[in-house]
Amino acid sequence: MYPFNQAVESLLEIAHRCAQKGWLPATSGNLSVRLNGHPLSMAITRSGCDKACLKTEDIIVVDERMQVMSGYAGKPSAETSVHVGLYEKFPDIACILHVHTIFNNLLSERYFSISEGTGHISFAQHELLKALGHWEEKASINIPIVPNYANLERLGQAVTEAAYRDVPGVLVHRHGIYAYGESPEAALRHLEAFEFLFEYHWRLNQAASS
Ligand SMILES: CSC[C@@H](O)[C@@H](O)C(=O)COP(=O)(O)O
Ligand SMILES: [Zn+2]
Repeated sequence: MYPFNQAVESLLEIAHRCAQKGWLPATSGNLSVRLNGHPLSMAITRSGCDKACLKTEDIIVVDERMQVMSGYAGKPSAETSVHVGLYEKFPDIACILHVHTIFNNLLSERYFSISEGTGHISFAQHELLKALGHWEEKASINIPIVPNYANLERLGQAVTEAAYRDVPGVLVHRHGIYAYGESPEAALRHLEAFEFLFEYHWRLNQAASS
């Protein structure tokens, strides 16, 4: 649970850091911080704004029905349903970060079966799994990949159903990743670890096949 001013400060800092890495191209991405648990409210980015130069006025507050709360104006992220679903499923998470990157898109393509409408990518025994909370000796994780439904209610349901609490991210086919954590710092750490693993995996496979 975070006060609005602190949520804004974290979101601006995270957006700046992600933008420097090229993870928020062409106004893509949406970011949120939970303000309250019961009833749910969150600070979330405005739909369509350029998150690469996110400003305080681009962050608005919505409730669990995705209604903008009084005192705030504008249209919340088109993908607010995904944020609502994840916050409701995992009461202890406080931040959700959605970005579109080249490597998360490449792997969402490589490990998704269009005919089956599902997929996952596995990582095992890699040091950076510790940044995702997996300190065990022979750690392994599966990151789920869901279809990129045009119906955003359905997308929200698909991401929420596929999400595990101990693997803090879900890929969306040819779209991007939703990463989450118990604080803004944890969500960013998870996002950076996922993106490191994706790039590493892609480059390793490229090197092996050349
Ligand atoms: C501009 S393409 C990306 C959008 O379609 C969407 O996937 C996205 O990430 C941003 O949507 P937004 O409504 O601004 O939160
Ligand atoms: Zn998106």
